[in-house]
Amino acid sequence: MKLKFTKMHGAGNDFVVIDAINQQLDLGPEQWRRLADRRFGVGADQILVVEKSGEPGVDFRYRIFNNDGGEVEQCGNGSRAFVRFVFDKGLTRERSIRVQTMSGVIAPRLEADGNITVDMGAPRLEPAEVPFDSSGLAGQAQGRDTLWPLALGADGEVMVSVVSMGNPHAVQVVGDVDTAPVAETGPLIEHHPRFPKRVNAGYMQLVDRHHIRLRVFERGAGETLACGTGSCAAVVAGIRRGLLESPVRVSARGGELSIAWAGEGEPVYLSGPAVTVFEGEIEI
Ligand SMILES: N[C@@H](CCC[C@H](N)C(=O)O)C(=O)O
Repeated sequence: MKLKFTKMHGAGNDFVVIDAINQQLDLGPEQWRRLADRRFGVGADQILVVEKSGEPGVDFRYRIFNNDGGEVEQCGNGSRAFVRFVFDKGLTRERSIRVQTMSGVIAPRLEADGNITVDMGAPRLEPAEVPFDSSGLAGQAQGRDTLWPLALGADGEVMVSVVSMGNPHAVQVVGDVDTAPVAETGPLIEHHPRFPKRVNAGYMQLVDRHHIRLRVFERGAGETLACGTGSCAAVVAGIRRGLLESPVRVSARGGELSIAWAGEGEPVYLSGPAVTVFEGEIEI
């Protein structure tokens, strides 16, 4: 079958976006993988699928597939691309929409300056909600957060905060993101047995109380140039640890994001760009 798609990115985190309202889709993990493959397909960190929502008061349903073909709960940068896509394609005239994801409803808003702000919902902070198996571990309190030791075999031990933004994150503070061992320890953290659903591994460098530099080794995609939910998780962890104050500028390798969080029980707001790169059609 021939499939129409749009290639987009948000701060360098790149997507293939597919309108499943106006074309029929019946694809499996092998086809998602091929679409996302940078040599045999279009190439993307994630595939985003736009569907109608069946829920009252919710405009669309948003499905997310990682580069490895696995379906996942949430994608922050993708949610900005999503609202840009549905607005530009005339699928809605609303600049503020409500979108059903696997992990709940998010509310993105297209601003007058073209930037997009997304209400990502409140973070979930109990280890079991991430999910993270903390049984038998001695956590170390820092501010309102708990740091958990993760044994990485020959690569030693790292202390991480665990946060769910609908999807799982393990965040550590490093002295310098440029020299952080992301390629070496990222896969070990992603597949660590204490995370039964695997995890996105964040490495954050504190610049000042309102600015961090961040790299994320994403579950199912490897290191990406930016991660929206990873940015939310890092800022939530930093604020809870008493290291950061809202709002926080996040410098990723692919661009800048901004995160605001008023604290426990409150939603996290993610702002940043979403850009269309090209349109195409592929035999799949
Ligand atoms: N790039 C994303 C996150 C995509 C999903 C993630 N790899 C996972 O498996 O949870 C973002 O911008 O949030």
